[in-house]
Amino acid sequence: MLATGRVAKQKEISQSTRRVANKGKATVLALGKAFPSNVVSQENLVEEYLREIKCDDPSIKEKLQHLCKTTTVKTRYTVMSSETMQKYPELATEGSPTIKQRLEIANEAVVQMAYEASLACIKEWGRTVEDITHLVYVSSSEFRLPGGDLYLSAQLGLSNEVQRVLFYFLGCYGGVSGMRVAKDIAENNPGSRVLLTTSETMVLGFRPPNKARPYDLVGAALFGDGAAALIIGADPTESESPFMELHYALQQFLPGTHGVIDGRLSEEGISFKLGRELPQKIEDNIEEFCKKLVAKAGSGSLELNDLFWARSSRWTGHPERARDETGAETREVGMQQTGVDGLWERKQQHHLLHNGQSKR
Ligand SMILES: CC(C)(COP(=O)(O)OP(=O)(O)OC[C@H]1O[C@@H](n2cnc3c(N)ncnc32)[C@H](O)[C@@H]1OP(=O)(O)O)[C@@H](O)C(=O)NCCC(=O)NCCSC(=O)/C=C/c1ccc(O)cc1
Repeated sequence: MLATGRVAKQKEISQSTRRVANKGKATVLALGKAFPSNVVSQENLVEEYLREIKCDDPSIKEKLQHLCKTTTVKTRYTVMSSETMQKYPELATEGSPTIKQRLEIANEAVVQMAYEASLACIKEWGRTVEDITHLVYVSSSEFRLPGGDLYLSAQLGLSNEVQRVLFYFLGCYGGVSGMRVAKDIAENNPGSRVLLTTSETMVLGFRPPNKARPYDLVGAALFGDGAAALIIGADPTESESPFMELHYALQQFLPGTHGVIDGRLSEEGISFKLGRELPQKIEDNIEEFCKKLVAKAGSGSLELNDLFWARSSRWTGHPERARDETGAETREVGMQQTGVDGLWERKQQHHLLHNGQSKR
């Protein structure tokens, strides 16, 4: 629905008021996504998860039910299914050394989702795989050498000279780091077209709930599996339809907070500790950070409510300014309509701000 709507709008716009992309600036040229086939409705999740994991503690059930309701997530897609549990019953046993089994499941599933998301993205882009010059591959759910970047390149039939970057184990900041690096590649290599793919499954972190680890329930209530892909490039050709410009990327760490999210790899898989104080730390710092970002973007007309982590130049409904090669403002480009995609982005932004995890 989303892709179809966007493509239709792109065609409509390119026939009338095609926006002039800023010269040399990275733009998003296409998007794709993919999910595993197992769909879990949030309403049934508690019963199914606790049954599979053989937990009948009423206080855990009650807390998980509460968390599942308040996350506002409706459905989730998971690689893990009842068939997986039948094949690998040891995954439900606390402390059992199962990293080998988990990687056996995850490595294959992660590349499969990355492949499907990339194919959807390339189809929307409309050019051929030979035109992809760089690949940025992001996952915290797969570990092997060679990495998923090579498996994906071979499966997609990319050139064997494609320039690859592999990001393993960045956790939740993997996707945005991938975008930042893809932007730099696109802007520093004229004519390049970067495929960015991120793919995750929670198979490595799946484990029975334990009262000593209440944060596990937050993960069980929030996290799902899936993949996303983008094509990023500067100076779009006539056949390409850019719909976002990656204007500026900023990163900042908060001193003394490195224990707030704690991820560890062990014989049992990955364990994530999500600090109770995490939402408050984000709330205390996000406004100042966003103000810095807006100031760096250098446009006095931008307000915080116009953006969060990305700004859609096509769908915001705000006048855009075009720039000539020296960066000087030249003229106002016609105002674009606010469409379904813009609203969807705004909803995503709202959800990211409030829950730290995007909603599907
Ligand atoms: C929507 C939540 C989950 C629930 O909100 P609520 O309904 O207002 O409920 P409470 O916050 O009051 O919490 C309900 C209960 O859960 C408990 N709880 C609540 N968070 C906690 C807690 N982190 N510890 C331990 N008890 C808690 C809380 O203490 C309370 O317990 P109790 O007083 O006994 O009823 C809200 O707490 C919330 O948004 N929390 C922050 C979410 C969060 O940490 N997001 C994850 C960021 S990290 C990330 O996204 C990683 C991505 C990733 C990417 C790739 C990978 O491969 C792997 C990972």
